[in-house]
Amino acid sequence: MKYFLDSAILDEIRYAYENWAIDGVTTNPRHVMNSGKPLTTLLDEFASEFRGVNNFPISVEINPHLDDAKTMVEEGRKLAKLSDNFVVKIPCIESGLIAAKELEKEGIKTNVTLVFSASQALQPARVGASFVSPFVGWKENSGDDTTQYIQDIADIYKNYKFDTEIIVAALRNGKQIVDAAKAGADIVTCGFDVFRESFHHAFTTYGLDKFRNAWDQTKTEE
Ligand SMILES: O=C(CO)[C@@H](O)[C@H](O)[C@H](O)[C@H](O)COP(=O)(O)O
Repeated sequence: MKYFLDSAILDEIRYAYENWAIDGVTTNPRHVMNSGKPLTTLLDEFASEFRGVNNFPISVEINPHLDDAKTMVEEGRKLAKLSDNFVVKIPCIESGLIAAKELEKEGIKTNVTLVFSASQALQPARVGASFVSPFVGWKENSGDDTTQYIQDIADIYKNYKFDTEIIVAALRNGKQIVDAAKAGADIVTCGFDVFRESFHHAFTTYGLDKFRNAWDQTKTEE
């Protein structure tokens, strides 16, 4: 399973790329706002940082106010021209799905986001979107099922041999990463702290402490 960093903070992305071997990045308008930089500046920075790096998709969301397919396609084409790494992120609404179909036909990769059900996940795959992003955290907050629906999407994609890769999004902890892996997700996208915490366990720290003590008290040759 691939790991994408869900962030628009270049220092975090650089760190995670160099040290954690992340496979890509997803951004959204909230991440862009939190970066404190204008979108155009960020796009220039991302494009130059990852120029020449192959197979490193960076999803960039189109203006969320757009709701007609033609304008979405125009904006998607502009984004795609800026970098070979950019993937056009489009909301899972009817016009977004029409735009995704057109962009993919032109060879521009899309990521259909804000997906909350298996029925919603079918159409992005049918129209050939490169990625689909079903959310977990928000659904779980409202008490909805999350593991079964990711499993269902993975099963349906297998049944029909869809090539669309499943990016499980809005994950809050290591358990949700494991659930996504068990369900057969292709990718999880997580914030910096969620990944970092998922690498740790209190018993590892406890055990390391014990082993360090033992190491220090072991007899050395006279
Ligand atoms: O859709 C994708 C990935 O394609 C994500 O960037 C997605 O927008 C984010 O994971 C969520 O918006 C994050 O939500 P939250 O954890 O900040 O509540």
